[in-house]
Amino acid sequence: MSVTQADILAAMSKVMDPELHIDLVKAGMVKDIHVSGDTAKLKIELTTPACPMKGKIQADSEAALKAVPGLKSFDIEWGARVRPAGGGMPAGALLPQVKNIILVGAGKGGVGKSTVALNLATALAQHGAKVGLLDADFYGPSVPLMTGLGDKRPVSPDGKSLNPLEAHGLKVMSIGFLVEADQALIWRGPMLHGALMQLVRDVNWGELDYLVLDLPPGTGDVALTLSQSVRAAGAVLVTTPQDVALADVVRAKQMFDKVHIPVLGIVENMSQFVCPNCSHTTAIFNHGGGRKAAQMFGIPFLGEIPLDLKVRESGDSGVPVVVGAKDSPEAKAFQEVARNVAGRVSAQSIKSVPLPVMQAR
Ligand SMILES: Nc1ncnc2c1ncn2[C@@H]1O[C@H](COP(=O)(O)OP(=O)(O)OP(=O)(O)O)[C@@H](O)[C@H]1O
Repeated sequence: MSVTQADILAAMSKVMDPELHIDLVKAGMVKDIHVSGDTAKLKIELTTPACPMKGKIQADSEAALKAVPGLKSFDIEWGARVRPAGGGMPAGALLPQVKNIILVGAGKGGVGKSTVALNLATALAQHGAKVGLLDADFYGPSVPLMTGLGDKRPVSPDGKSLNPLEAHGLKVMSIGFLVEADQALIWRGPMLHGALMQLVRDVNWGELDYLVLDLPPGTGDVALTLSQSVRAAGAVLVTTPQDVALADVVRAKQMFDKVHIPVLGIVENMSQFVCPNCSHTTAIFNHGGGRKAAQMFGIPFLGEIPLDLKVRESGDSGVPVVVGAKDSPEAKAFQEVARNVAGRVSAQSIKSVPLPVMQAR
């Protein structure tokens, strides 16, 4: 009995993407099926190179193909193509080459929003995605220090636009490259709007799979401006575990709801302290509040980042912990958050984009 392309498609249509809750054929992920006698070749194109479910999808695909009667061997080529979230269009007319904008916000300052934004962006780039990081934290831009770009200044090739700087595989732009630290503090309303739009619009980002945007804490001004000008894939909310910080998360969630930006999930930062000498765990700021808040809102919990000296030191030294100590538990926690965020962004894109489904010939 010879195997047909339809047999392969039928087998693959039984494999579910556990994150997207849709089978691989309907998700348009199965490509280029070639059958020759009792062997088959095909391509599976994941929706992000940082796919959190890659291992499971691989195992399930192989099991499904092994069950095809008459198929003796197969070869799967694995690839990834990030899709734009929201209506099948990239991040709006303003940024036609940017597929997904991910906002990183927090209800209050100092919870580690910039640290999460930088490590999230870097971890996505480590997976092979094209990533930009835009530091729009007008009231305390920390990305210049945290990326090691410090006093460097972006150049303009034409007197109108700016080239982003580059660090750790990221394209980077920060309000901190452009104005003195205390200058932006007084901006409100139209001035803030103008500066933000310049940062978004007048930077030569080129093609990006993800633009991670570090928002100022608490304020609705920037989120409002953004929601009116670009279409974000969603927002990641960063919190520390204790109740005071969580009350701010509730406010932040309400703010994003108001401006119709979907919240992708919650990250709990400074989660627990694990003593490097005796491995004893201390919940300095309590533990588990982020997960509780996620449950309360019915949104995903994206992961928890331990409180650790390495994270602080890496921020000060300009080398993110996912680069400088990539096998540490803290780096692994950030990598998990990045995979979960990429998974949620893919889920947004699958929700809104008509899928190119392969048909058997
Ligand atoms: N998990 C962690 N363990 C140890 N230190 C951390 C951790 N996360 C962040 N920090 C440190 O806490 C400080 C504040 O972090 P960060 O600047 O990322 O916070 P933020 O929420 O962006 O602050 P701001 O409100 O000023 O923008 C930094 O010194 C950073 O290195």
